[in-house]
Amino acid sequence: MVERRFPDGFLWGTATAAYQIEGAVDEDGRGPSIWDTFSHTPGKTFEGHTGDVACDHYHRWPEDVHLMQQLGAPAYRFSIAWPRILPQGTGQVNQRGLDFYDRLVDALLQAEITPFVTLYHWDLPQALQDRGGWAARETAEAFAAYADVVARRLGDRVKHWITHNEPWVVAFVGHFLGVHAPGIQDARIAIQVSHHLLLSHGHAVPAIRAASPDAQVGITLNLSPVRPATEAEEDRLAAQRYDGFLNRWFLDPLFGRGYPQDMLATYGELAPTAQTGDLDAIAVPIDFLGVNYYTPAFVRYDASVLNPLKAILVPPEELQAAGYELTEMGWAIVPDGLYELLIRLQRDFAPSTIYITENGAAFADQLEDGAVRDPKRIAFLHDHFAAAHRALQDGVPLRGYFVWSLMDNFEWAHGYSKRFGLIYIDYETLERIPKESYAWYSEVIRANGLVQ
Ligand SMILES: OC[C@H]1NNC[C@@H](O)[C@@H]1O
Ligand SMILES: [Ca+2]
Repeated sequence: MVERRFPDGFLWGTATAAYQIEGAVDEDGRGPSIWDTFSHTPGKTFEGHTGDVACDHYHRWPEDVHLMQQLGAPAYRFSIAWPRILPQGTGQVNQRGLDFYDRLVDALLQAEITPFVTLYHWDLPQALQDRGGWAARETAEAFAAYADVVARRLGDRVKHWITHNEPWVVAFVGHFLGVHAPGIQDARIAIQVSHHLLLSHGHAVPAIRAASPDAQVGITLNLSPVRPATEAEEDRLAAQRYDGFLNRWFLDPLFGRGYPQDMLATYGELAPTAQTGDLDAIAVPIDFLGVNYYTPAFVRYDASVLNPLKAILVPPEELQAAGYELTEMGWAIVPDGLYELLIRLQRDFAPSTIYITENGAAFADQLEDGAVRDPKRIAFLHDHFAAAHRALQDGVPLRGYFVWSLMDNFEWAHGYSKRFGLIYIDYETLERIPKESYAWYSEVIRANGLVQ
């Protein structure tokens, strides 16, 4: 019998993103994205992997929808490739790009699957990067125009819209660490990019609402509870700064409080250039907050002058030595971190609705005798679902949970070497092989809860 039942109508789902699964990068008028450029740049991705073919979802999407239907998940989160819609980023609309998503949406609705559409999941048209990319304010306007085009075509059937996926990753991994496209390493640019991403969100929301009646519009942030490595004052203060860097820098302006003062002070002359009205635009009310949770941030003080934050993450090997189990990404498995995060969000920001728009794990999945046994993923999901259930019982307005990911896919700089899927992809044949966790998740959805 079901011990931990979720509310009726709870939206169980799976999540993917265009560049990670579609392939067909030069088909039907698609223009190049910054991830085409980046992945084809020697040394940037694991063994030079690219998204040229990926899971070939662009051609195999009917089979993938069928697999979703068999799973029984009532929702599916996917992203739209801006370069398929506007190959030059602005101007000429590519109808064949819109047609692809139009057919996909119709198939999902036919399968009684609710589509959640992410408008930006990192594949900026290269033509816009050539004109400054997210470091240029004009790109924020281009994003709103792109959102308008898509919402006009799909807004009668798509009623759940996510403007951005993980703006922190786009800004800081793409423009400060340089490990993601466009591969820039500049703190000032990264901080300015974060402002333009938020601004583009603020301008896109009204455009979506105008074109998609009674739509629910939100944004997805990668958020983590931040834990000091020790109770030492310097570590606790470092953790506070890191919380500002990762979480509050985005949450505060989105929830109408402007940028956090402590972070503006920490950034000093690296602080972003904003114009009058920007913060009001960014604070446009949203219908839900999308939360991507994977692991907490364990932080210690760092004195190096190169680091304005003076805070660093505790490395994975130390976490492992401290007894944490890690995923293949080197991320500590801490289900309680999800509960802690949701309770904090409810306490400090009180979003009207929260969706977990991503949670999942990469493990060293092996195909043996045509099957993939992934007990670690089942345990991971079970424990995180249980944490979400506890948060629900404590009043968190959680309305859905999307497992990352439906299928193994292109894990950015790691290429295809990290497998997050409920479905195994044989990249030689592109065959889809449901893992044991797929059947287990199907049971959870059917029972709408955890049976033990
Ligand atoms: O690293 C796993 C996932 N994290 N959030 C963004 C997705 O694109 C990643 O694959
Ligand atoms: Ca082309």
